[in-house]
Amino acid sequence: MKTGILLTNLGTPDTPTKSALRRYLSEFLSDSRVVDPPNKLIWWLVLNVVILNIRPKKSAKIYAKIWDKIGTGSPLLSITKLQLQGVKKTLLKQHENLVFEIGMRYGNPSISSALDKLRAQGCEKIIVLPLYPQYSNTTTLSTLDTINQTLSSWTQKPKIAFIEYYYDNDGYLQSLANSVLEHQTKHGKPDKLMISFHGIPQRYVDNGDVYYDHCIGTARLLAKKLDLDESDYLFSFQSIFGRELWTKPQTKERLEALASNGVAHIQVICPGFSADCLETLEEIECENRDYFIQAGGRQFSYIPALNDRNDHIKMLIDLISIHL
Ligand SMILES: C=CC1=C(C)c2cc3[nH]c(cc4nc(cc5[nH]c(cc1n2)c(C)c5CCC(=O)O)C(CCC(=O)O)=C4C)c(C)c3C=C
Ligand SMILES: [Fe+2]
Ligand SMILES: [Fe+2]
Repeated sequence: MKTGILLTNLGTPDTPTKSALRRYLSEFLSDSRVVDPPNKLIWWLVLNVVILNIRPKKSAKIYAKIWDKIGTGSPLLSITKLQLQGVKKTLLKQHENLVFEIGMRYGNPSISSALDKLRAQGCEKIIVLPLYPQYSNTTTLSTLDTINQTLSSWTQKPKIAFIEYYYDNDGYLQSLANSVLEHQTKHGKPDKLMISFHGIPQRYVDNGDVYYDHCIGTARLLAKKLDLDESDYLFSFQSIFGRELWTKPQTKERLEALASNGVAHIQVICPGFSADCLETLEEIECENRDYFIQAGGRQFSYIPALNDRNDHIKMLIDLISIHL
């Protein structure tokens, strides 16, 4: 019997161009787990008449800045490939009959194409690891939706093991702590460590999305591992989209307030991103650095995502192995 290992992530445009961004954003922003509008018809009009005529050009320019920065093409896809290679190299030494694929929720390679490849290789069981440490309906559940949608047309269903989250996993927290300490041996200790997560609309949290609790859980557990006092670190949300109220506090506002209050040296870590991507390499390393420095801050550095660090690959293997 063959078992498939499927690593999934959010996905990325095929190229940093207006037309590719239009396709990617159209798929992304039509997902009702991501944008759950009070009025679907109005949202369809806003998306198709306004957003998809403005944002693709703007986003393409920002993607172009980070394209080829890590490997070739989109950093998110390049890093996910490295993560798969790392997991595959070790697991193939320990187990026979394993096959491996990557599936992206939006764009390519799609989750359904990855599942089809696993089926073609004769997998009777598939272990799905969405590379989102913190569970959210907008990301994790949306991934599960796509898997169920694909399987609904299959006549023979494989057994599915779906790893929902690992925000409190000790190996994950230890890898984050190791990455902070390694960064600090090179760049020194900051006045404050900022722990920043991608935001979601506050309404989703009010309606029961556990994402906020998972983020604060990771932040507190990481602070504990690093032996930090409450005053040594901050917790915030970045990547706000649209006009609705999103989870607070906002990374940008916190950085500006800190700089105005005389905090000179900041380090930022984004534990919700298992791989560096647009939201870390551009939004944090460029945009938010500028907000901090322009508000009077002196030293700003971004602590890279866990990417294909050995300790990260090992903890991913441990997570998968529970289901083997
Ligand atoms: C519109 C609402 C959005 C929600 C809700 C949302 C949640 C969410 N996203 C991530 C991870 C990533 N998001 C990325 C890019 C990105 N996110 C949104 C919007 C929402 N995200 C947009 C429109 C974009 C595209 C870029 C842009 O035009 O601004 C990425 C980067 C992908 C890449 O190719 O590098 C990641 C990763 C999480 C974890 C999350 C909720 C928990
Ligand atoms: Fe996002
Ligand atoms: Fe962003």
